[in-house]
Amino acid sequence: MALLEIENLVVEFQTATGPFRAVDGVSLKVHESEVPAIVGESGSGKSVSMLAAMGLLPWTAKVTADKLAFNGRDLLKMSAADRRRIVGKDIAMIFQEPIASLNPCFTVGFQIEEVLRIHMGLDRKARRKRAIELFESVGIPEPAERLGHFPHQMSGGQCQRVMIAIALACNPKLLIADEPTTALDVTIQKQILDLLMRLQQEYRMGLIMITHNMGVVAETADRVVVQYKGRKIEEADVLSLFESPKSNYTRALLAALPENATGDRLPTISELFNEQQMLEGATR
Ligand SMILES: Nc1ncnc2c1ncn2[C@@H]1O[C@H](COP(=O)(O)OP(=O)(O)OP(=O)(O)O)[C@@H](O)[C@H]1O
Repeated sequence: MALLEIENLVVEFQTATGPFRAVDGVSLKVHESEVPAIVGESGSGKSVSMLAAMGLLPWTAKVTADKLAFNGRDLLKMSAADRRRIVGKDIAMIFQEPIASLNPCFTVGFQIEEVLRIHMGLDRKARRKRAIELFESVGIPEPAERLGHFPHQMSGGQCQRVMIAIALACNPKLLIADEPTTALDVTIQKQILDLLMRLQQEYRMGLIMITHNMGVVAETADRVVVQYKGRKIEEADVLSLFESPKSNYTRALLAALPENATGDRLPTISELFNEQQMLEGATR
């Protein structure tokens, strides 16, 4: 059975100028231990589709789907309380801006222990012990001391490690990483990606990598879903996608990689194909 099953997901926002369709018929299946990547340029609906699956969109979003299930359980039909039991425990998410994702008013220790209290029901002593173990497993030095620090006392890379530790606190079956390295400097990016991949194998988690960076895709994912303007236009295993992309849009994304540069400057996606041509070869 698939961990996450999404069929024909549509998300529409009510805006001042009328409804805006941010996700238009996206389908995705993720099994245990799989690492699919969702790629596409900014605004292609990558984050919104995953936030919809988590039930984390604001009330202005209208979410419909033929199927939206986790471990065979229908997420759309279950009560909000049941869904909260799954989200944050069996499905966890980490975001692009680690410092902004943490609450500046509480120590990082308090924030990880809250998750352990609410979802795992651990007492104070057990919470502290588990928090130290989790900080150790994500490579935070002097973990016991670090628990007393506030987010602003830590670097961006360390805050992302804290976010990862919080996400792992309840042994999730599925982790959604939304551009987890974009806000970090290059040397730290590689460390965080290596950490995520090590933990994915250790915990045998499904890991959805949301990214616009094809380099991150090549290093982490086994399968790729390409999104353009809210639509899935191609899905393939990583090698096939890099070797023989089907849609013009995927070709344009790959042509924009620095290592594929042939002239003095890289082409922009819209220079290569117009909007109609972009969808040629697209499969849904
Ligand atoms: N609350 C909202 N109200 C209205 N429109 C929204 C809302 N949230 C997102 N959108 C719009 O939905 C579209 C998809 O956004 P989304 O954040 O999923 O893109 P993305 O592919 O993840 O891009 P990025 O890589 O920049 O995060 C965008 O046009 C965005 O402006």
